[in-house]
Amino acid sequence: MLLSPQSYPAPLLDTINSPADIRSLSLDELNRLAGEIREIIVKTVSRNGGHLAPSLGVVELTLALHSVFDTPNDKLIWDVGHQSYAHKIITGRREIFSTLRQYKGISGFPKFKESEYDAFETGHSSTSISAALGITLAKHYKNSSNRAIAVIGDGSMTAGIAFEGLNQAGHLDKDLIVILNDNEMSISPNVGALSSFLSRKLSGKTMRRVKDHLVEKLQISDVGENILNILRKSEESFKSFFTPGMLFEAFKFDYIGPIDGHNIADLKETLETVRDNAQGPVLIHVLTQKGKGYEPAEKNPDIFHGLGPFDISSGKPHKTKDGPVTYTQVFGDTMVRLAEKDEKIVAISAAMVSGTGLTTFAKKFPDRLFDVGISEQHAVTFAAGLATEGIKPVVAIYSSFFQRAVDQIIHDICLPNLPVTLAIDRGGVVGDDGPSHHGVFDFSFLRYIPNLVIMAPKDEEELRHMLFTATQHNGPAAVRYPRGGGQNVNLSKHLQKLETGRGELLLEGEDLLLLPIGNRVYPALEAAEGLKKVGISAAVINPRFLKPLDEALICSWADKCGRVVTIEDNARQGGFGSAVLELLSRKGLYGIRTCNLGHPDFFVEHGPQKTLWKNSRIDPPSIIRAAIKLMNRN
Ligand SMILES: Cc1ncc(C[n+]2csc(CCOP(=O)(O)OP(=O)(O)O)c2C)c(N)n1
Ligand SMILES: CC(=O)[C@@H](O)[C@H](O)COP(=O)(O)O
Ligand SMILES: [Mg+2]
Repeated sequence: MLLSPQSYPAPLLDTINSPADIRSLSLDELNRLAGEIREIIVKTVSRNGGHLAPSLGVVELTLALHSVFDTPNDKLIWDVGHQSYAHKIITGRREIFSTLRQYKGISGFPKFKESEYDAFETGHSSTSISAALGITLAKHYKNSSNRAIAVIGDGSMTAGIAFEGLNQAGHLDKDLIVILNDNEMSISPNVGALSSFLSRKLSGKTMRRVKDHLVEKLQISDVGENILNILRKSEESFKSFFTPGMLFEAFKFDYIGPIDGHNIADLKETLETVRDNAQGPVLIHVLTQKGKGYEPAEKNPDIFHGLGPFDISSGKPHKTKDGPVTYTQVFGDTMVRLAEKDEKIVAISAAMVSGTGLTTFAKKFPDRLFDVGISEQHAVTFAAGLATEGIKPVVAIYSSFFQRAVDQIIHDICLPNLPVTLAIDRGGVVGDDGPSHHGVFDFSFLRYIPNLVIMAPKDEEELRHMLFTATQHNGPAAVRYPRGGGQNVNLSKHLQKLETGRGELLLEGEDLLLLPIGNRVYPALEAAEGLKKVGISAAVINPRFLKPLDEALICSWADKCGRVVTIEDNARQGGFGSAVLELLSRKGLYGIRTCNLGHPDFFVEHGPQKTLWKNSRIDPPSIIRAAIKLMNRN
């Protein structure tokens, strides 16, 4: 259902149908427009949830970019895309902005199908420079003078792929424009050497060491003597010698900045100068404030990075019914408990400490928590290195972001058979973030890797045992669990080591075997109840392990019942269902009728998880329907 557009009074914005309309506005009008846009963003996100602080931080930048450049002919690429709300509002989506992140409404990220102004689809970070470079090259071949502009945050700049893009861009020397939107924040405060370099916080000690070194080197030539004289003037002038510009100039970019990202006049002037004069790649360093213009978000940009509905006047989240504890929380609590008992356990996060539930762990064990920035590939190989020295790393990353690190999982962890635990959060559909963030491919891309043990808990209690089991396992092990609340089950006092490759029979039955995995186990039990009412007796097995499968248990019950329905919150292709089909075929159980339920072979859109489970026919009524159909098939 498409929500009806909701209008908020915005007299100036009402006159804007496309970016062409803002190009003739005065500075004063542009500033007023920024205020109206901010109000709409705050009101809409307060109702729908979304990425508030990132979008509030770039309102002026968005207006300046669309004023100066000839969009959509010039291509604007928003890295991650979570900050693109102002862009959406002024590129023809003001009327439907109220449907932001709603089922069948507009996406929270740039989408080709939504607008010709969305020049590249994003969601996962740090792709903008590579994409903009590709577009720049293509324009060059077509003899077009249009430009590509990548807008990338300081957090996203920490990923390797961003530097791979810079590296090639510097070499190709084409007219690429990169805007570095520096708010000193990733989701949490940005981390790593790059972030200190950007904010020029070179410590006094480092400064002195480098200075001494340079003084020694520079004394050997006349040119050096001149530079040395300048450096000698004061510590301050020495400091200014080391600007973030040096880094980008080493990549053969012209560096401009830093400039105030909330001053539209300065922004426009700089962008116009670059547009009209620059040759070769240019990086414009823009300083912005995350959450700008809405006090609660300015004060707590991490909380307002991405959030659910909230009350505008207090900034407090709307009260929801007390739900079950989330899998993420249970993971975080269990990590603390495991770390208390075993000092070899360390946790690794790729810029998602709070999202993965590791905040308490970070407070209790600051030396054993490594936030490596947005660098999933590095996170995995870093863990492999630790493991070679007897440390027990647990790498906690969302399923969809693990996609970045498949080679590292294969080559650096599984091939050498290293004891690293992969904590795969957000497995299955995640809801409102949509297709870029759904974790529906991990069973498929992990299952074929030798040595890797893969578990998926039916509830939050089983998650604890699986995590314990994984950290005890002498080889690589993955535990995959979903976004959101658990099953509200009691949590036992003791953690249990599960037998590798052993599933559990939850329900005996005669007609049909329901084989769900992970978060589909309880829906399958519910379906079994429903089937009972229509006279069908279904057995239910919780396999616990996707790899190794409990072959004996599955085969004996499949054989007994003669019919099997597999159910997973994963793509149907290559996942758990495929594993079961391969097993039955390998064991010569050719006569068994099967049906595999999972996500179909297209990208599942955004929407509430329940709706998406229903659409993909992995909810209890759909399982019942599939079972009845299988029963009636000859
Ligand atoms: C590959 C990948 N890893 C993690 C994320 C989760 N994520 C989304 S935004 C974000 C922080 C980005 O920081 P920055 O680029 O500085 O943008 P800001 O939110 O500060 O505007 C992170 C870690 C992601 N989208 N993609
Ligand atoms: C934009 C992005 O990638 C993250 O901010 C993501 O939206 C977080 O998702 P969760 O809400 O599931 O933590
Ligand atoms: Mg940032």
